[in-house]
Formats: sequence, structure tokens, C-alpha cells
Amino acid sequence: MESLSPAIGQKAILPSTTGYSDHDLLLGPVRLRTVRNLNKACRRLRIRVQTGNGVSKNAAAGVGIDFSDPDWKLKYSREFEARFNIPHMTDVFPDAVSYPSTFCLKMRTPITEKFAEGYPSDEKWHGYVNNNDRVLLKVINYSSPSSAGAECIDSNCSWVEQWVHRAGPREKIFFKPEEVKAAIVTCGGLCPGLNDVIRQIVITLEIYGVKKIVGIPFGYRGFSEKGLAEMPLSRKVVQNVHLSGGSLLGVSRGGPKVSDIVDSIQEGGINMLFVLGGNGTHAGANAIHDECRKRRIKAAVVGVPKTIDNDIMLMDKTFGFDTAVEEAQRAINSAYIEAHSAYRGIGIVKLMGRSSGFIAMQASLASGQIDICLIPEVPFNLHGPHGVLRHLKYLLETKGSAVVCAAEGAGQDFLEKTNAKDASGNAVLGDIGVYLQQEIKKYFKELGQTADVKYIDPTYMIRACRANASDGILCTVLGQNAVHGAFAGYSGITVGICNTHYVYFPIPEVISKPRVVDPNSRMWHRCLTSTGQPDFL
Ligand SMILES: Nc1ncnc2c1ncn2[C@@H]1O[C@H](COP(=O)(O)OP(=O)(O)O)[C@@H](O)[C@H]1O
Ligand SMILES: O=P(O)(O)OC[C@H]1O[C@](O)(COP(=O)(O)O)[C@@H](O)[C@@H]1O
Ligand SMILES: [Mg+2]
Repeated sequence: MESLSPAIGQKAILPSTTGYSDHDLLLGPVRLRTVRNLNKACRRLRIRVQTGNGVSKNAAAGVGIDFSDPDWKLKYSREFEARFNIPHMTDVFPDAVSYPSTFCLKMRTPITEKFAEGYPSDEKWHGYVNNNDRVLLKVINYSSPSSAGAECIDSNCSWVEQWVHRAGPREKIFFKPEEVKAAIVTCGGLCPGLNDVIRQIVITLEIYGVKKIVGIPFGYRGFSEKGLAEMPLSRKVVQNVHLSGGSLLGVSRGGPKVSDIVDSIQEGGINMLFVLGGNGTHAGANAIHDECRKRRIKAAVVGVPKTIDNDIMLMDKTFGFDTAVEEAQRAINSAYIEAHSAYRGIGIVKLMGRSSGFIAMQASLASGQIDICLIPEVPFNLHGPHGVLRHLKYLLETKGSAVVCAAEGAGQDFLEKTNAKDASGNAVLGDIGVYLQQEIKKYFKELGQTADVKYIDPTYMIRACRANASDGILCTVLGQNAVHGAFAGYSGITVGICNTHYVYFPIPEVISKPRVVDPNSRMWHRCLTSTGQPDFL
């Protein structure tokens, strides 16, 4: 490893291989020879090393801005507003006609069948969201770029307001309910809460007065594969679907070209499409939205982000994540019991998380039973004086047992690369859990010491289950807001929760890159505090 021995008061530039890069750190009176020592020193000096992740974020945020311009903040805010503008039907059809909303909870019974005489409205009802309502995207005013997790635009970390669009029902709608044919599709892997979202979309569409609602079977494939017919949906059909996990409609990876999907949309007369899926699905949804615009189809394409990995940018969390973390507790607790009851027992639990370690981090934090948490975002050594194996030896000597929680994507550098891809083009990863189990057994065998290693892989169990109560509520609000967004004439948008408020984002902003755990974040530091694990570097 590169040796670091800068003088006191000098700036240290760390090698990029450490996972920390390009940051400036004023050093105190500590001789620093390795990154490990530097990390220790940082803790002693109570200063934090800015991660590569955080710095690149900071640098990216301020790119192209002339900070000497006294109006730079105003200009930045304007550019931000333009970036987060949500596409509307009137962008393409300036003469599109709007109608008073049929979503008025004061006029629910009886639900009007015909709207020829005009739509019911109640002037006294103040349940609508104004198109100009906004929600603050960032709520922390960082006083310094060295504050944990600081996301700064300029070198002073100046406060600049960043607003995004508030979700909810609008007073004017751009679709006549009797002319709507709405379709719902669920793509990618399973996620707790898919049925809850489907249910809420159907129920809300019916409240608006929509009669033609269909489900597209088995993801985007349902648009093209022969023999897969649309599934008629109604409140009656979806009434109890949230009581079980999975997707009523089925899911799939891979599928037809975007142009074929749009052909199918056109042929089927679909003018509202609700797309439930992760980053891949949203890339598809945005492409469908673009293609619809190109063909001048008056359709609304609205996404609802679905991923237990929680790897979608800008939102507090995605639905299903909390449930997955909760389900993971059972596997962790079993691993703990096995390890704790065995003579020199070691439990390993592998949890989903292809490129983001949120499930492993939160599940470790929640359980309080994990000694070592390994995630894709934080490199680690297995062997050597500071490796995971040496620490396990220490744990067996001091505690008598140990439990490791590894995210699926952690430590992939140790495994042979196959370049295999799934039908959607996602990399198929090697099994880090099996590898850890083998290496741990080998290590203790070579030492001539006992280690009773148990590996638990609950992979599909944490997502093939019913949503818990908090996810159920999140699904409800997201599903309803997806329908409100479509009726309001927006398209190419997705719904999310942001600082506890519900918002609409333009799709490209949330899929520009996967959301990952920031190793400089307070949450990762809290996880390290809880497990007590060293840096493994
Ligand atoms: N860049 C893309 N453009 C269009 N469609 C995509 C794109 N990436 C993935 N898809 C499609 O989206 C669907 C789900 O993608 P996948 O990556 O499997 O799951 P997720 O949406 O959960 O990330 C698949 O049918 C896949 O073909
Ligand atoms: O075996 P499958 O169905 O491809 O799913 C496994 C993948 O599901 C995930 O939870 C993510 O799924 P999505 O892409 O659907 O969000 C990954 O962490 C994991 O690799
Ligand atoms: Mg994905």
C-alpha cells in the first residue's frame, strides 16, 4: 500500500485504490503511514475523511458555474427548476383541453356514470394541490464541505434552495374518465407491496370514473408475447390482493423493443400507463414516454419506483425496502442463534443488494446482532493483518462467536468474473456468501482451530412476502399519486417520497445513476459504531 507521510498542516491526497480519492485534508500532529492509520487518526482528531463518493458529488454539483457572478444562486435555482420540470401534455399539445377534476371526495356518491352535463365539482373542497406547490429536495444547510455527507455547490457550501414538484390531485384534469383506458405493468424482480400499489391505482382510477382498466401480464413481455392477454381490473378484482405478496400481474426481465411496446399501446388504445419497476423499468418507461410524444399519442406514462435494494436516487426510500429489512431480521436472528449456540460458531447471512448495500446496512443496524457488515460500496481485505478473517479470529477469542452480514454485491473482486448477464442486461454476480464460508473454513483449518460456520441465504424470502404496515401506507400514497399525476396531464414522471412529502420527479433525474450507500454518511458510520468492526484495509 502506498505510504502517506505528509507534514503537519499539509494536505493529504489519498490513493484512489483506497476508495477515498481527491480530497484535501489538513493533517494534525500524527504521522500517517497508511490509510488505516489515517482513518484511525481521523477518528482521534474527530475529523472526517471525505469520500470519493461525496467529493465527486460536490464537484459535479458545481460544474460550469461562475461563482464570481453575484447572481449565480439565482441562475443555479433556475437551471434546477428547468431540470426538475415535469413534462406535461401541453408541452406537445398546447391546445389540450382541461376539465374540472372528477376526483372530489365530497361528491363521491353516487359515482357519476356520464359526464355529458359537465363534471361534478365542489368549490368549497380544498383538496387539490396547486401546480406551483413545491417540496424542498435538500433540507440540511451544511456549514462546511467537511460535514458528514455534505453535498455542496460552491466551496463555502452556500445554501441554495432546490425545489421539486409536489404530488397530489389537481383541480383541472386533462383526460375525460370515460375516454381513458388505463394499463398497469409490473417489471423486474419482485418487491413487497406491488399488489398494494396495483390495488390503489385501480381504486383511485375508479374514483375518477375510469371504467377501462387492464393489467399487462408478466412485465414488458406482456406487450408482445402471444398468448399473454390483458387482465381486466376493477375494485372487485383487486380488493384483497394486498393480502399476499408477489404481483397479481406477474413480473419478468427482458422483453420487447420500445417501438413494439408503443405499437401495442397504440393498438390497444391505452392512454394511461402505470409502470411499476426499478431503474431498468424506468429507463423503459421514459423511452415509451418519448416514443409516444414522437408519435403524438396523447398518453400519460407514470412510474412508481419499485426496488427492495432502495437504489433509486433522490427519494427517502422505495416501497418494499422496509419490509425486506424486517424479513431479513429472521435470517440474522437464526444465524445469531446458530453461531451463539455452537462452539466457536460463525454465522453468515447474505442479503440482496446488487450494487447498493442499503438492505445489509439497515438490517445489520436493526438487528444489533451483526459483528461484520460487508457492502459493495466499501472495499475490504479478507486476508492479512487487517482482514476480515483476522478479525473473526479475534471475535472467536473474545466473544466466542460472530455473525457476518454480506450484501450480494460485496467483495465481487474476490470472485471470478463470468460476464454473464440476465435477460435485462444486469450482471449476474458470484455468490459472496459461499466464498466467505469456504475461505473462513479454510483459514481456521490452516490455523488448526475449530470454527463452526453456518451460512444462511434468505435471498428470495425477503422480497417474496407481503408488505408490512409502513410499506403498505407508502404504496397507498404512491399508487394514488401516480393516478393524480396522469390525470393532471403529466407524463414521463415518477412518484416518490422526499423529506416525508410526496413528489413528482422527471424520470431521467432518478435513474441517472444508482443510489448507493455513501461510506461517509452518518448512517454507515452508525452501522460501524454498532457492529464495532474495523476498516479491513
Ligand atoms: N435501458 C433500458 N431501456 C429500456 N428498457 C429497459 C432498459 N433497461 C431495462 N429495461 C427493461 O426494464 C425491465 C426491467 O428491468 P430490470 O433491470 O430487470 O429490473 P428493474 O426495473 O427492477 O431494474 C425489463 O423488461 C428490461 O428489458
Ligand atoms: O434473481 P432475480 O429475480 O434476477 O433477482 C435478484 C436481484 O433482485 C434485486 O433485489 C434487484 O432487483 P430489481 O432489479 O428488480 O430491483 C437484486 O439485488 C438482485 O440481484
Ligand atoms: Mg435494477
